[in-house]
Amino acid sequence: MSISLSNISKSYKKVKAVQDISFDVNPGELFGLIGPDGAGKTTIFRILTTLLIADEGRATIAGFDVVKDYKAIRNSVGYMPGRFSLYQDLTVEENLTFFATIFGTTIEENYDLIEDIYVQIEPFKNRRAGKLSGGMKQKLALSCALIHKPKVLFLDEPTTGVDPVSRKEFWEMLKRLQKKGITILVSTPYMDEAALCDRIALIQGGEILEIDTPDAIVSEFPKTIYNVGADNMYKLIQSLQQYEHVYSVFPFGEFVHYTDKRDSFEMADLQSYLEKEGLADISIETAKPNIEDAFMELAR
Ligand SMILES: Nc1ncnc2c1ncn2[C@@H]1O[C@H](COP(=O)(O)OP(=O)(O)OP(=O)(O)O)[C@@H](O)[C@H]1O
Repeated sequence: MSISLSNISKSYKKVKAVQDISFDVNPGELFGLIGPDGAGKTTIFRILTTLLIADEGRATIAGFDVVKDYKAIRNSVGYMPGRFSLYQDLTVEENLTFFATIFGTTIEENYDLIEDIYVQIEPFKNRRAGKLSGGMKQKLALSCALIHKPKVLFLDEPTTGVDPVSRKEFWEMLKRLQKKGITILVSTPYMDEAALCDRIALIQGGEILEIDTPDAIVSEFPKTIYNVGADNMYKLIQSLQQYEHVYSVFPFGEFVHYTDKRDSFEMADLQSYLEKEGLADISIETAKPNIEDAFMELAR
């Protein structure tokens, strides 16, 4: 099933949450909405899941209009909201039974779709959802969003607040669901997860900066990136920002991603400048750009 948005805008009083957004998700695609907090991702999800009406524009799921045909859409989509999707006072099993019941189905009927995920939390089926770890809550919420066998899955920041191992497992699960023919729209503020999607839309301040495959977005990065390291990170960032030829400086793990304004950049020039600034253990080497670099460049 495909998803299509054309010229969607939505404001909350004076706040323009999304502005003139258009994109299509192909049937069976794993599509990512990538952007920082407040970019407008949740607003887009709420419009597509028929919980919020856009001020302008049109959106369809498998050809069904999100306003006119909301009933048809609600039966065929699964939605895992960022927060508060579970009933904290109900047990694991009660939550799942509840979601199955409201869609007129049973856990047994669609168990094959959730089995991979649910077996991991089944030993805790009598535990209240409020007492689960972040990773377990996430698995239960995903099971609840899948229990009526949706054709399209909407996942709003499913890995926020989840440990790295569970995050990795979660993305492996998404790939398996995709192989079963489910179209997936997922949002994340984590740029490393963007690379796992078929295509991504980079979004900021309610506007789309770019839509393409992760590889294409990275390959369009216009500059050479240097990984710069030194003994004092704080001082290194300050010094790089003050360098007369600086184009951009972003901290990246234990290094700083630096780009230079000049075409004829000499590492030795930068090295001697940083030495004069009193830094030691300086290292400068070229690095491959990643989605985060591309995002920062497009957001400039
Ligand atoms: N009910 C509301 N009333 C007023 N402003 C709102 C409301 N909901 C969202 N906003 C504002 O609209 C903008 C977009 O919010 P939205 O929740 O869609 O972004 P997001 O990318 O999902 O970010 P987050 O991860 O922080 O939820 C933000 O500036 C937010 O403060």
